[in-house]
Parts: sequence; structure tokens; C-alpha cells
Amino acid sequence: MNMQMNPQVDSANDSTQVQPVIEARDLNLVFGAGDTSVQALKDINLNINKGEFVSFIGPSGCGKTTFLRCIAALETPTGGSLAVNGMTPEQARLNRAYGYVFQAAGLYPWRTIAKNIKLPLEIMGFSRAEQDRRVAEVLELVELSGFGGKFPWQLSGGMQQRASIARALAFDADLLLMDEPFGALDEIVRDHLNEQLLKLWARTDKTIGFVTHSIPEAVYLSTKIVVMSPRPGRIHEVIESPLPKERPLDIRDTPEFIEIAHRVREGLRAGHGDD
Ligand SMILES: Nc1ncnc2c1ncn2[C@@H]1O[C@H](COP(=O)(O)OP(=O)(O)OP(=O)(O)O)[C@@H](O)[C@H]1O
Repeated sequence: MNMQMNPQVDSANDSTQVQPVIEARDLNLVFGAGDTSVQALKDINLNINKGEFVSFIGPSGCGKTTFLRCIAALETPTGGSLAVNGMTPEQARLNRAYGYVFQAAGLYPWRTIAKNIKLPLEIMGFSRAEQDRRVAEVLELVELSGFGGKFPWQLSGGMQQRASIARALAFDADLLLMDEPFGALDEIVRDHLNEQLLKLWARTDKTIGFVTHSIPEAVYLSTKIVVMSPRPGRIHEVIESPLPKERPLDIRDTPEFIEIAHRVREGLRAGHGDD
């Protein structure tokens, strides 16, 4: 397989104005009103550029999922602005600007893997031939070629999650939003899927927003780590990773990796202190 690495775009040195994929300015979201209201996001300012792999890490309830859901136009911010590819999140959703992978694989048990992947394509009116072509392509990307005819229950948890990623890739959107996709899997399977996801990212040059509770996972995968703090959900710190794009698993034993993991841990601790 020809694994072409895409040249890293160094946005800091790029003098031309490149439009960010995600641009959040003073973004706020308050659920409800009065005494029972919850400020889920407070003054979020963040740019995500094309090809970045951005992880969101923070304690439970700090707004990670809510931020992803705002990008996907599944929640409406109560203040500030949010642009996805220069559009409103609603426009971006209509343009199929992103694929979304949820915590649980969420596959229909009565449909085969191929038919699960096809479902959104059927709804969008893609031709049968195009549906078949895309299913074969995304199954290959997640290394599940040959499993299209199986039902979800015939696959392991890790394979189901890969099938769910394949479904999110089927529209070939440049942006992939992933909400703790590997949280429920054991560590060895998770390591393997992390490796595969990095390869997929390198092959496709997609922009990825990824929610996790795991410091090693965030550091291993990301070019940028957004450390969030709770009540109300804010960005405590954004850590740019100096690690190379090509990352074997044993990079986790290097001093550079351990140093970034340490910074993330310190950020999480300090963020708790912001309470
Ligand atoms: N629909 C809703 N109505 C009211 N409050 C909500 C709603 N959705 C989320 N919240 C609250 O907003 C805050 C942020 O929730 P969110 O799910 O984004 O956090 P999170 O960081 O993703 O948490 P976790 O790590 O547990 O998934 C929490 O206090 C949560 O209870």
C-alpha cells in the first residue's frame, strides 16, 4: 500500500491567509435559564487548521462533547461566533462538511456492515454503483475489506468502531469529529486503533477533532491538545505538539512524549484549580 505522507502545513510560518476549518470566537453556550442553567462553554476561542489533529481533554462535564456538537450544528451557541469552513455550522452540515463518530459504534444490528455504511448514502440519493464504490473504499481505509457482508454482532468491539469510522468517512468530508470513539475498548485494541487512525489521517490529510479522557491517547494522536477546565467549560491551555507526524507506538517511551504528557497532566491539574 502506498502510504503517502502529506507535507505538514506550518500555519505559523504561512504568510498567506489560510481559512481555518474551525474558527470559534468568544463562543458561549448556556443550557436552560435561571437557577438551573448550566454554562457548558465559556468564551471559547480556537482555530483548527486544515490537516490538524486536535484532541480535547478535560474532566467530565467540561464541555468537550458540547463543543463538538456545536461544530456539527447539533447544539446552538448562545453567544459568540463559530465558523466551519467559513460557513455557519448549519450550512456546513447541509454541505456534509464533516463525518461524526460517536462513543458507541451505533450500527444497526439488522443491517450488514456494508448496508450500515450505505444508509446515509442511500438517503442522499447516491447511485447504487457509487454507493458500492464508496463502501469498498472506506472499508479498505479502515482495514475491514471482506467484512462488508457481516452483521455488527459478528465483529469485535474494535472492528465495530472501525466500521463506524468507515460510515463517517463515506461522504469523504475533510473534517472528522470523533467523540471518545475508543473509550470503551481495552488498551491493546485501543493502541492498535490509535495507530490505524494515525495512518488513515496521514493518508487522507483530514482534519480531526477528537475527544478523549486519556492523556497518552491525546499526546500520541494530536498535533494540538486543547486542555479544558470545568464549571464553566473553558479552554485552559492549548499545547502544540512538536512530535513528528509519523509516530510508531514506542514514541510513547521517548522523553519528548513524556514531557508533553506531563504538560497536559499539569494543565488538567491547574484547570481543576480554576474551579
Ligand atoms: N442538553 C443539555 N441540557 C442541559 N445541560 C447539558 C446538556 N448537555 C450537556 N449539559 C451539561 O453541560 C456540561 C457539559 O457537558 P458535556 O457533555 O459537553 O461535557 P463533556 O466534557 O463532554 O463530559 P464527558 O467527558 O463526561 O463526556 C455538563 O455540565 C452537562 O451536564
